[in-house]
Amino acid sequence: MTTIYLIGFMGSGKSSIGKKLSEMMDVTQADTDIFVEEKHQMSIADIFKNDGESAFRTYETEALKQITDKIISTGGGIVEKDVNRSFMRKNGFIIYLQTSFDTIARRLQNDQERPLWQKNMSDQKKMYERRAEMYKSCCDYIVVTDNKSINEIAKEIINLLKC
Ligand SMILES: Nc1ncnc2c1ncn2[C@@H]1O[C@H](COP(=O)(O)OP(=O)(O)OP(=O)(O)O)[C@@H](O)[C@H]1O
Ligand SMILES: O=C(O)C1=C[C@@H](O)[C@@H](O)[C@H](O)C1
Ligand SMILES: [Mg+2]
Repeated sequence: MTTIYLIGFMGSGKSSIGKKLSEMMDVTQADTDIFVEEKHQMSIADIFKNDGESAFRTYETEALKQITDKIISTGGGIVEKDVNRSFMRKNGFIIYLQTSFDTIARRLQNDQERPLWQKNMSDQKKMYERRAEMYKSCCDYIVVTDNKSINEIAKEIINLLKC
């Protein structure tokens, strides 16, 4: 089985759906965010505070190269670097979990863990729109997640992979 990369904005469900797919398909799954946190022994919020976003992006690229699992839940900003987009295109099948801004805002309304979500709504929206183009431009397939459960989305992906 080819490696599956899940990409999409913060809160689109990459981590949740990655875990669900791993259970349903009985294959291994990893999360670049968890890999970075474990390797650097710090939460993402602390990495942003202590080392800065640019260092975090370097750690994230290293994670992408080192992970060997079959399903990879990426961080929402993985597409910010050309080198990450090319790496994923070369090494696997990329699924973009596309979620409307309103749904994201609802899902993350009480979030305290994502440093880049702790901004004002207008900055969040601008980042959402800029990144939407990046996700679209590098993915192999788009799965819309609004109004679908994690279970339904995982099933949809499994059916897609059978084709
Ligand atoms: N389809 C869904 N329906 C309802 N809630 C969802 C759905 N997908 C994700 N969520 C919820 O949204 C929140 C964020 O999900 P998750 O952590 O999987 O997103 P993510 O894409 O991995 O975000 P990040 O890029 O920040 O890592 C969680 O509380 C999760 O339970
Ligand atoms: O969208 C982003 O840039 C981020 C998303 C999260 O997955 C984490 O990788 C981190 O909070 C940054
Ligand atoms: Mg995640």
